[in-house]
Amino acid sequence: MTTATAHAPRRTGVGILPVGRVARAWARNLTKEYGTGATAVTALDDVDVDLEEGRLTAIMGPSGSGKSTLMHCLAGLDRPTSGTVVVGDHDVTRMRQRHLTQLRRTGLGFVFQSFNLVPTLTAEENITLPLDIARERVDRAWFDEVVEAVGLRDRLSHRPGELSGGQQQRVACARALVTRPALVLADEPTGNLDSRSAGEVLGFLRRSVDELGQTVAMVTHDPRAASYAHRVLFLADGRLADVLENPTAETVLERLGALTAGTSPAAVTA
Ligand SMILES: Nc1ncnc2c1ncn2[C@@H]1O[C@H](COP(=O)(O)OP(=O)(O)OP(=O)(O)O)[C@@H](O)[C@H]1O
Repeated sequence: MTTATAHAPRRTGVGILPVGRVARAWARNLTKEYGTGATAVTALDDVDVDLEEGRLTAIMGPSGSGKSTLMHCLAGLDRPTSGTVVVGDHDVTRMRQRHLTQLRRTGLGFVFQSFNLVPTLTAEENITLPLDIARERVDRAWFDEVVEAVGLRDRLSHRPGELSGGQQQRVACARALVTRPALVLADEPTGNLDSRSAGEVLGFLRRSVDELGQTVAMVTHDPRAASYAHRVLFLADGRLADVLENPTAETVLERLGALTAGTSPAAVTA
């Protein structure tokens, strides 16, 4: 089976990985316009990005810069106006609805700000829910590995109401990983958490990459959260404005400051 990068046109844009590094998901010439005529909004404007395999990528940028739109296009929840999105071996932009639904069930994992757990199910039942819906068998060895990494072994029989916010979000992370998806998409995963719980969740997301080999993309406004990533993509006005490797909270803050002051490198599309 060919890998995603084998299809991707190799260009030199700032969001595109150098030769030798493999993308698990990628977008090329991604443009999304909402509305028409005088009220039209270009939410994404010719964006090229690679999400590196087995790495945690943070996506940052000012409000309205296109972060959610990029996540929605990657998940096939939004159809781009033009351009291509590939996740694993699937061309999301050309998939039929039925296959997209299937991909979202088992090929993608989602973590949201608001946890989105089913209150009547135990932690274990919430974690295995994507497999139950897809009528797939639970791989007990993988389940155990994920539960161990997320530190929830002694909480599996608890319902969400009996868990702290941080524990609930760790259940949501385990649920996102249980199908071994090609890509985990996390949208402000620590937005509702105190800093200690946020640290636990981010530590787990990073471990899921380093120890379990997952590929994770995370939208965040928080430079400290972004510092857990291997690579940060900065969007501004719907364009990919900058990329930072091996970020620290300080270097992320600097780049964000430069972006809002309009002194960042010019938006790069190729
Ligand atoms: N369904 C929609 N209809 C019209 N315009 C939209 C729609 N969704 C997003 N937009 C516009 O597209 C642009 C990008 O929005 P998007 O939500 O992707 O930004 P964001 O970076 O995620 O913002 P935030 O950090 O505030 O969540 C904004 O100008 C927004 O108003």
